[in-house]
Amino acid sequence: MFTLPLAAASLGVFLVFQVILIERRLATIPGPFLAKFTDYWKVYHLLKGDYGEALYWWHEHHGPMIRTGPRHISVGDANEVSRVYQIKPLLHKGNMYKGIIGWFKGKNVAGLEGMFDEVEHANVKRVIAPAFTWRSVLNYESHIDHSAGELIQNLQNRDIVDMNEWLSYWAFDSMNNIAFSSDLGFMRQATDIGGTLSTIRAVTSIWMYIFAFPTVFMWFAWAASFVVGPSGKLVSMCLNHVNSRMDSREKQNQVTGKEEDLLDVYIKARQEHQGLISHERVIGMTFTTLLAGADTTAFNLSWTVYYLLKNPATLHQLQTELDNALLAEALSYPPTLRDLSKLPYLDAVVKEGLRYALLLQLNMDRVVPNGGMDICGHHIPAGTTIGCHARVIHLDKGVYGEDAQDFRPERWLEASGEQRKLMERSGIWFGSGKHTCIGQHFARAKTMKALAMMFMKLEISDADETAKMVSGAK
Ligand code: HEM
Repeated sequence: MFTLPLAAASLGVFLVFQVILIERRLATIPGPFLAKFTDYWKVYHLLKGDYGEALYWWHEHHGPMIRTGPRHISVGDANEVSRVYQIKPLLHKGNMYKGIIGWFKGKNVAGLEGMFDEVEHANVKRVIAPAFTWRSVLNYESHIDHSAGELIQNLQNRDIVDMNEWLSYWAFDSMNNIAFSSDLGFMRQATDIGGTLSTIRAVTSIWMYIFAFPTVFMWFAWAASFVVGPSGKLVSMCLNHVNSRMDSREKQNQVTGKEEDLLDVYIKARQEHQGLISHERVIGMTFTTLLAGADTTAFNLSWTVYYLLKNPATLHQLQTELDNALLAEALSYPPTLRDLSKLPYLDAVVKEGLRYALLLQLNMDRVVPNGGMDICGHHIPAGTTIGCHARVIHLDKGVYGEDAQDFRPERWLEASGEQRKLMERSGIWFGSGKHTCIGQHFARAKTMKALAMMFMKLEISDADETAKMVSGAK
């Protein structure tokens, strides 16, 4: 007779058999010895702050597949990026994303990046995506001009500036303008309003802890959301804007025909899809748009300016392109996005900045679906977490050339059409696949505009040539 102990024993044997099978499949993949049994190697390097460098070393010496934990594989072949982030069948987001879910009284109210339900994510993204196309970005050009103009004016009035700080002021004001048609006044007041940036930096400094122990942080944040309400200048500004705008739209019982800013887009989406987008979700999406859109753009532009200053020939080439375009009346001041899009060297500088800045310090993890999949000649069993790391992919010599370790925008101009497509397709600066950055056209537009206006109007040089930024490719 089939008894309970027998059933339990059979299940036990089955599970042990599965573990042995998976272990045998993953055992052929090289990696640190500890990674066979525990995630400690990864956690150790994440907390030490050199995970990207350590992983790059392993890939350089041991090939495109590295085992970083018992069920974690890092994929280092740029040609495989589109498969790791493929949509059919979809590879779901890995555990690491649990740490960035936004909670409100125990409810997940995160924006797209913190949504775990892939169907809900797809539906919400489909509804709001039209507001993020390049064509839509052109409608926000006056907002973008306004903030970039304010940045240039402020830089013009100062001899020595902390560029990182000013680019953060600019990025937050600019993102606020796009989201709410108004800003907090970082640049007007030349200060970190309400300690917003220092709070964000404090969170960023524990980022690696969050990603090292995502499940612990998720439960902690979930529990805290019952006792701690939304706080901080940025959050309260967000709440005020959303609540008062929603009230007035509801009183008018209408949505504007033409959206004025991203908040209008989100409110319209809620009114048209009540079951899909809750009031709290509108707040969550607005807040995370500010977070996802401001700091990333500031980080990327800071690195691009830094590399330009460290490579005077490249800077000279960019300045010559801008000067010649002005002389030929192909540019005005402020330059339009349409005119800037016709400048090949500027385009190459922006792309090289994205490739080289290495914003993401972790693998973007995905889980292998039922049936498993073949990657780089290995069969990876279902349930294994795989992911690509920006440092490994963006410095891949096979795709970006033998000098992939150097900041050299010319690579984008010299590449053949096919090669250029491969370089673009392999890059994960904006992610890849279903979760690709929705704000990438805003990021490109803002970066192009600020970069061009800076070097059209200002003579910028290094105040301290010995000073070095840390992280990044070099
Ligand atoms: C240079 C600037 C930027 C960089 C380098 C960047 C990078 C990224 C990356 C790598 C991802 C994918 C993350 C993953 O799959 O784990 C992402 C997602 C996202 N980004 Fe950006 N981003 C930038 C600017 C922006 C801007 C300006 C906005 C908003 C206007 C924005 C909003 C988002 C959102 C909402 C997601 C989640 C998308 C999804 O899950 O479907 N980002 N970004």
